[in-house]
Amino acid sequence: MIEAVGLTKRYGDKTAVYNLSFQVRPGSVTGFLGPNGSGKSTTMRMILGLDNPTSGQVTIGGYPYRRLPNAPRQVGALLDAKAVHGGRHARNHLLSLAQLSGIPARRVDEVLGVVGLQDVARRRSKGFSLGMGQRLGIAAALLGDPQVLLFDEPVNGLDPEGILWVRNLMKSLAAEGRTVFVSSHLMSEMALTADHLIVIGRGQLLADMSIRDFISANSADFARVRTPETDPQQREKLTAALTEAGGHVLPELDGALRVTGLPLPRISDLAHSSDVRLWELSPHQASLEEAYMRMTQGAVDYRSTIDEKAGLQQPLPPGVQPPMPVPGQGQPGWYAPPSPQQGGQPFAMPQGQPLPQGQAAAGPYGAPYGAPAAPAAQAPGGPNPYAQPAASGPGPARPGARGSRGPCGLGRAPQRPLRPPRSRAPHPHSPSRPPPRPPPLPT
Ligand SMILES: Nc1ncnc2c1ncn2[C@@H]1O[C@H](COP(=O)(O)OP(=O)(O)OP(=O)(O)O)[C@@H](O)[C@H]1O
Repeated sequence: MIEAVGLTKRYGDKTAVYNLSFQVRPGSVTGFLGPNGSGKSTTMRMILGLDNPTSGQVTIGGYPYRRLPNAPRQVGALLDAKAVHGGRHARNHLLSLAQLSGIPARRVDEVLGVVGLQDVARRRSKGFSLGMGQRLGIAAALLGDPQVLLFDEPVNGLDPEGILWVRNLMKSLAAEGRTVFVSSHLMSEMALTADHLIVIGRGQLLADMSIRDFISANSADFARVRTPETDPQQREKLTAALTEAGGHVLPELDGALRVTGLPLPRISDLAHSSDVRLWELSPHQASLEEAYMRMTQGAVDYRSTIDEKAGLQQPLPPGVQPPMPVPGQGQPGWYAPPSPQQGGQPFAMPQGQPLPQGQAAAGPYGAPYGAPAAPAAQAPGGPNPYAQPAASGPGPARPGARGSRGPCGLGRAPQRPLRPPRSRAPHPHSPSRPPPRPPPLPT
C-alpha cells in the first residue's frame, strides 16, 4: 500500500503539492487524475524518493522509498519513457537495470516478451517510436516483478491495440493483489481501467472514491429532448414550459435540449400540454469525462482562449478564473444542478451514514472527499496557498467505502506484505503461464 500523509512540495514560491493525504490499496487499479500542472508527477516522484517532500511523508508498505529493502524488486515505475540511454539496445538497457538490482538476465527476456518487444530487443532505443518507448518503460517497471507499480501516462503514444493491452495488463496486475497507481488524462480509458480514483487540482486532493461514486457525486442525470428542427418555435415553447415547471434547460450543440431537474414522464406531459411534438426524449448519465470536468473546472491552470467547454459552463467575464470546487457546494458556474439523490449536495455523505472512524469532517481542503483524516488541524506544510472561505455545508463525503467492488468487478484482494526478494512465486507472465498477449509491433 502507498500512503501519503500531509504531503507538501514547494519549489521556491511555487506550491506544487499541498497537504495531500491518501492511500493507494492493493488489489485494484487506482487512477490518479488532475489537470496539467496539478502535481501528479511531483507526487509520483516523491513516492519514488526522487524528490523530497517539503513537509509530510509518503510511504510504501510502511517505509519511505529510500529505506525500502531492495526497493527495485518491491516497486516498479514508469515515469518518463524517454529517460533511456538512446544508444543502448533495448535488451541492454533492461539488462543494466536488472544487474543493478540483482535480477537474473532471463527475466529481461521474459519482460521483453510480455511487452511485445522481443523482435526489436537488439535495436537501439533512440530509433523507437513513442509507443515502443512506452513498452520499454513498462518492461522496466515489470522487471523486478514488483508488488507496487506506478505508471505515469502509460498509454501515451500507444495505438488502440496497445491501449487495450495496457488496460488488461493493469487489471491483471491488480487482480493478482498488486498495488497499481496510474495517472492518465484519457478519461474514457480511465473509466475502463481504474476502479478507484484519486483526483487532485492545484496540488490538493479533490476526490478519493470509486469511479462509480465519483460520477454520481459529480454529475446529474439528464434528459435529452429534441423537437422538430423545422419549427424552432416549438423548441422555444418547450424551453419556456420546462423552465416554468422548475427544470433546468441547456441547449446542446446539435440543437437538442439537455434537461435536468424533471423526470422523463413530466417532460413528456409538459410537451404534450404545450402542444409540442418530440422527436427525442432519452435518459442520460454523465460520463467520467463530464464528471471530471465538472469537478476540476475551478482547478485548471492552462486553458485555451477559445475553449467553450462545449456549452456546459456559464460564460465568465474576460480574465476571470472559475473558483475552485467547494465540497458540499459543487462547482459554481455549471448549469447541471447537484445530483438529486445527494439531497442537493453533490459531495454529501448518504443520509444517516456516519463518517468512518478517523475521518475528519473538516472544511473544504482540510481532509477532503474521502481522504484519510489529516494528521493535524493545522496543515504541516504551512498555510494553504489556495485557501478559500469554508463551506457551510456538511462535512466531506466518502461515498465509496474501500473494499467495494469496482466497475471492473475486481474485488479488493487482502493486503499482502511486500514480498521478500528471492522467495517469489513464479511470475504470472513468465513462460510457465502465458502472459496477456501483447499486440504485434510494426517491423
Ligand atoms: N523541479 C521543479 N521546479 C519548479 N517547479 C516545478 C518543478 N517540478 C514541477 N514544478 C511545478 O509544479 C507544478 C506541478 O507539476 P507536475 O509536473 O507535478 O504536474 P502534473 O500534474 O504532473 O502535470 P501534467 O499533467 O502536465 O504532467 C507545476 O506548476 C510545475 O511547473
